[in-house]
Amino acid sequence: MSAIISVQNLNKIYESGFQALNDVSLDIRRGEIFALLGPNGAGKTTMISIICGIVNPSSGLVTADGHDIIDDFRAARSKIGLVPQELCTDGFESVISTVNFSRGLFGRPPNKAYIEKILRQLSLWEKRDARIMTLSGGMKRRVMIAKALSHEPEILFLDEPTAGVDVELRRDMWDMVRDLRKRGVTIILTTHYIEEAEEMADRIGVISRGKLILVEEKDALMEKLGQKQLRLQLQKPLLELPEELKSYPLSLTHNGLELIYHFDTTGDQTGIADLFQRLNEHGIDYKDIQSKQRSLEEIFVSLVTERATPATEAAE
Ligand SMILES: Nc1ncnc2c1ncn2[C@@H]1O[C@H](COP(=O)(O)OP(=O)(O)OP(=O)(O)O)[C@@H](O)[C@H]1O
Repeated sequence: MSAIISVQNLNKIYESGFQALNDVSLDIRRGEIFALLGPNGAGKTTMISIICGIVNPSSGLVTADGHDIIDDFRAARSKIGLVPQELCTDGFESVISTVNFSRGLFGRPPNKAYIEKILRQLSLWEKRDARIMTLSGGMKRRVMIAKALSHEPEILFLDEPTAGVDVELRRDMWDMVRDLRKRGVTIILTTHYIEEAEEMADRIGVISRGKLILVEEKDALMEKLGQKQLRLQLQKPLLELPEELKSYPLSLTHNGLELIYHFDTTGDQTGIADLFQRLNEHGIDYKDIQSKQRSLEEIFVSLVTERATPATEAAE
């Protein structure tokens, strides 16, 4: 699949001397949903802001649909819709006039039918004449999306699209994002809700301290890093693991009532049969067994914490 956004060796050093992006290279494929994950301050917004022409890069090359974001700024920017983290609209304006105005900013001629379509899709049509200040937080967020889509962009950036919204609206937004993707829009989202990435993304990128540390298909990532856990509820509490079992990937919960065995489904053998045999030999009885896949959240936390080891810090 061809790249709709190409980022090559991107660096950003702010005036303060702080390096927010460190040699980031990334291709976003046409038509995909790409989730950019990273802890606070990792550089996600900086990267989006550079691609959208809001922040200047210190070095590197970025193109959007083949247009250089600096030399060919207008053409590049016209391909992109941005829903920023903060709600920024004029509260006194009506929904429809603010969305029409956004379209005009991109030099697009008015298109009543298109604007009606997006307002309907976002359940804003009934509210089209309402002043934005009178809308709920969730509705205001929808207005931000309508503004970002007003000029018919092929690429949509969603910076923390569901921060602070309720569960119902979050589900609605997920449906809407999938729907946009079906119609060929490429979507790049940043999120702190790993569940959101797990639910929606085709690919995941993880950024930590300005470096892109991983880019993977979500399913492959889940498969590769998604170790499974086997949890055994014991009949009687166990004070300590028997010596022979200490070398096994086993842990015991505080109350001694649960044994957790970590295993890798991609390996030739899981070792479960052997484990059961050993438990039997040691007279450790269990009354229930559950198996659980490691979630993307757990994978993400371990990736980012591995990066934050003292050795890494010392190197920076
Ligand atoms: N204008 C600026 N001048 C100096 N430093 C900045 C500026 N803007 C951002 N930074 C710093 O760059 C780093 C990356 O910030 P950025 O907003 O890109 O992170 P983020 O990954 O989007 O974080 P969050 O998840 O909190 O939104 C942070 O340490 C931030 O303090």
